[in-house]
Order: sequence, then C-alpha cells, then structure tokens
Amino acid sequence: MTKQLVAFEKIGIAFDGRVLLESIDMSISEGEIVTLIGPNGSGKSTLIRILLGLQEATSGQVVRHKALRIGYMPQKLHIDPTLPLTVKHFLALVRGVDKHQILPTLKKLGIAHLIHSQVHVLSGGETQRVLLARALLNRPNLLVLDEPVQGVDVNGQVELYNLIEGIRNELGCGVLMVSHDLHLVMAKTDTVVCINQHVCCSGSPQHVTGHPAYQALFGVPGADESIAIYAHQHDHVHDEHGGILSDSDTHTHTDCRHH
Ligand SMILES: Nc1ncnc2c1ncn2[C@@H]1O[C@H](COP(=O)(O)OP(=O)(O)OP(=O)(O)O)[C@@H](O)[C@H]1O
Repeated sequence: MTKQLVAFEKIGIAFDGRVLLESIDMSISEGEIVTLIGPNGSGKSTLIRILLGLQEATSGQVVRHKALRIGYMPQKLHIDPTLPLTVKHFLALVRGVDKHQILPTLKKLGIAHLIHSQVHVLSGGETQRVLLARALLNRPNLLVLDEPVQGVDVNGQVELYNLIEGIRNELGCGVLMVSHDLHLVMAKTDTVVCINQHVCCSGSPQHVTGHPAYQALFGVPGADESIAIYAHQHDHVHDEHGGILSDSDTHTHTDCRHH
C-alpha cells in the first residue's frame, strides 16, 4: 500500500491579524507528484515553510511520517558572488552528505561537467539543477520544490519536469512542487491543489482545470498547444508508484499531436 508521507490537517496561519491560510487539508504520498498552484501571494511558499518547520501554523497540524526525509529545493540560491565556491564544495556542505555521491548525482542531472565551476557563474537552468542535486543528496523520500523552473526557458522547463518525473519514477519518492506554470507542469502531475487562502479545488489536472474555482482564477483552458501536451500525457496508465505502464515512454510527447 502507498505510504502517506505528509498530511496537512486544517492548517491556518495569520500574520498581524490578516488570515493568509485557512483550514488547508492536503496530503502527499510516496510516488505521488503534487503541484501547488495559486495566484501571487496566495500562501504557497508559506505552506512550504510550514512543512519545513520554518514557520509555525496558527492552527491545525502537519502529520509527518516517522521516516520522512525531505530534500528541499528553494526558489533561489542566495550566495555572495564574491565568495569563491565551486559546485563540488557547495554540495559538500550538505549535512551528512556522502561525498562519493556528488559526481553520480550531477551525472544523473546532466551537469557532471560543472563540478568544478563557480556557483555564481551558472546559468538559471544550471543553478536549478545544482539545487536539485543538493536536494537529492539529502536522500529524500519527499522532494519539495519551490518553483523549480524559475528563470528557465521553455525547453529547459520541459527537461527539468522530465528529470523530476524520472527521479520520482526511479526513487519512488513523493514530490511537492509549487508552480506558476499551469500547463507544462500539469503534464507531470498526479494531483493539483489550487489555493487562494483556502483550497479552491484539488484533484487530477483534468478535474482541476475543469473546476469553476480554477477557471475563475486562471481562465478557461483553451485548445492551445500546451493543453494538447497535457491532455496527451494523461492518456497513460500509471502503476501504483506513478510509473507509466503503457509503451508511451518510448518517445517524448512535447511536440507530438496524437492522442
Ligand atoms: N512572516 C510574514 N509576516 C507577514 N506577512 C507575511 C510573512 N510571510 C509571508 N507573508 C505574506 O503572506 C503573503 C503570501 O506569501 P507567500 O510567499 O506564501 O505567497 P506565494 O503564494 O508563495 O506567492 P508568490 O506566488 O508570489 O511567490 C504575502 O502577502 C506575504 O507578504
């Protein structure tokens, strides 16, 4: 049976008397990719901070599996550009890291050639991969990714989402992502939770995009290219760990039009 890693139960938070999150219920299980969407300022990062224990909820509780191990990828890397720091040394700073895993992890993410590069000269997409490597070196069973494709062009976004899906398939970990991208990410998502102070709607991408609350926030999905990608992806059959059972993983779907 699939293990539940985290459950938010009636989570609420208020700052200076202003309610930001109210009665949030959601959960993430092993092998599940959950994407949190919502307008700017709707409380997505705050919910992540509560999960990480960086922010205390005003009400409700977070139930964590006793074996929960989180690998966190922040929105941005804040490092003093005058500080000389190579990718290898940056990753060696991960607490309890097995240093022998640094190179294989970078290889897995296609950035082994950057091991001796200075972190402050990396491109947006390279930086995101280094941050993902750091999260993976924590040997997580839950990956928490706050806007993982920020600053990455569309092709790079597709590649990063493919990588994240591949990691989920390989490790069987759960993934909680925050995203502003509504279409590309949904192709890689099992469950979407749309928040705007409270949970507006949640469920499969198909369910959520058809929901009036989603449509009120983001508009009615049209028959554009991105939606075509997303509709195609969910023609697959997933096994209990989220792996694809059909033969559809023998080619990529980002530019094909068949169903
Ligand atoms: N510690 C705090 N004290 C007061 N207000 C806060 C605090 N942390 C967050 N906020 C406010 O809560 C609101 C939501 O912030 P949050 O970063 O969670 O939103 P978000 O959904 O992640 O937004 P975005 O999509 O723009 O990144 C913002 O208006 C922010 O100013």
